[in-house]
Amino acid sequence: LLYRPKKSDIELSNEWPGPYLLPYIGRIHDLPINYMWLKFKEWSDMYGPAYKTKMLGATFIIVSDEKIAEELLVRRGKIYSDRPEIRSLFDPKSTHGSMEYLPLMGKNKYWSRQRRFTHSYLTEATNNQYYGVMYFEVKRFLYNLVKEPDNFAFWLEDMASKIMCTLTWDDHSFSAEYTQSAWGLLTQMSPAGPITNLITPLWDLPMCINLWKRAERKRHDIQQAMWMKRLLDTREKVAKGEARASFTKTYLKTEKSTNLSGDHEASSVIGMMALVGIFTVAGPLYYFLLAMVFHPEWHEKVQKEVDEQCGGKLPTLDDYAKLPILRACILETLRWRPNVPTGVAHEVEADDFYEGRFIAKGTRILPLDWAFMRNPEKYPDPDNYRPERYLEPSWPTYREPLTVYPTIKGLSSFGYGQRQCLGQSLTQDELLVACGALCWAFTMKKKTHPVTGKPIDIDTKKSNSLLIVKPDPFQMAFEPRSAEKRARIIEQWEAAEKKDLEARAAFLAKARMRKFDTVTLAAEAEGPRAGNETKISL
Ligand code: HEM
Repeated sequence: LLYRPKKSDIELSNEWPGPYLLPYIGRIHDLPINYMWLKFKEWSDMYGPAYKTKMLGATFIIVSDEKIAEELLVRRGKIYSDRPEIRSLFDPKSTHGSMEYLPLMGKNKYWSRQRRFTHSYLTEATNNQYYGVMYFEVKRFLYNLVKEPDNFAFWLEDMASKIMCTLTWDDHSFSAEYTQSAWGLLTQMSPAGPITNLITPLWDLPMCINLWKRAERKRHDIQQAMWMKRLLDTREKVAKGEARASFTKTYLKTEKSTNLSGDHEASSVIGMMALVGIFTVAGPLYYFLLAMVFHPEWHEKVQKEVDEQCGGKLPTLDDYAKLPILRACILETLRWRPNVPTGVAHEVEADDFYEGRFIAKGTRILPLDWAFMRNPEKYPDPDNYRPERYLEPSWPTYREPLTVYPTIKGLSSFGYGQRQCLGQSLTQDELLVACGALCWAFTMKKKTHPVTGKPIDIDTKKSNSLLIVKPDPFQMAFEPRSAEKRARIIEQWEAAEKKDLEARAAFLAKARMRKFDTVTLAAEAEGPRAGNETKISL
């Protein structure tokens, strides 16, 4: 913590603007739990691009100007990269060595080694195009949409979950359960989750009357047991030579040379890697569906681009450079309906000053993504879906070459500095493959009411208010673009599934053969023993 505020800054010291604050409770009484980001934005329109507010003793600086966020969270990152304590989790910052939730950890040694670990595993996966897992799961997704379109929300989340479960454990059979587990943690850590995150003193009630703590103990223990079981099962498979490639297998093969402290930490960091990749990607996918339904002109443009550029096939990551319209529509989806609209808070580790205003150690800096995305100078006509802002030189966000831009990487939604999101490439790649495939396969539109014959309306502004948001349940239609397309969706999934099953069976047979050979060779080397025939159990 060598950072020192400039003397001139200290001398200029004056008060922060912000809403009137009541003693202790600050401004909790009129901050709505739902759509909290809208209230924060309303205040930023009144009090300016950086203002102070308080909630039950915690001080917040709400930042709605990207330049200020960069100055504090990037350039002064050395003292602005800690995390606030989330009340309704046990040791969320890992101050006491729990080592469980990387994104929530304080700036300590566990965070530092787990961040490096996660970064290296995700980069390796990106460099290997996720070992084909995304292509495989996207084919299943399209197939499920043909067979059971009304259940699209489940299929969408399940695709995101299956991709992460396969990458992590080479086992997608428990993807639905894992989605639930991710939802449990997301709810628990969100201000709109348990009341103990807002009325924090309730968390300290004695255990015998503390329903919240007891519920969290149960949730926590189930999740931990699940992570541990995955690790132990994979270890057993590795020992038998029966584990195919996965993050967990890679870890187990190298565990002696890592600086993780053992099974508890390893199973947690690996489990979290899988968990954070579900709702973060599912959110923008939902909103992409809505964007296409409400903007058929862009839907058609993407369909045309995919048809022309991908030779009639499903888009792959190799097609990236040829698909600027698809990328513009994805990026604009993230801007139009940001899925972490409040942003993620950083906590300040030492007293500081910004433009003469004092920032005390322990202050939480909230980079309000909703406000960044509604900045009319950077994003003219901010409330509307306008992908052309990345494709036409007259817009401030236009950037060349179009083989590289638009890209979602570096978007303010991914946070700042030392805590910046580690899943940017994975998100970009999964959205490109999945959104491209959806446009290749379907015309997406509003559903028609079976009785009135009128289109069923959707309110795209309605969502939950958790830290990572998704739209409220809605109905829509997925119409295969032709009978031929429909047949291809079915064929390509059936072929992919057959190939996968065969590959798994062949791998297992080979593994067992290897084991057979090893045991036979060992037995032969020892020579026959009287009364003891070599028994090999397969
Ligand atoms: C649209 C998709 C996503 C968005 C908007 C998003 C957003 C964020 C944000 C705002 C943060 C906190 C940054 C900060 O504190 O400044 C974060 C952290 C993180 N994200 Fe993402 N994320 C997304 C997808 C993913 C995916 C797919 C993964 C991995 C599979 C991932 C892994 C992480 C990790 C590990 C951290 C913790 C970094 C740390 O605390 O050092 N994210 N993300």
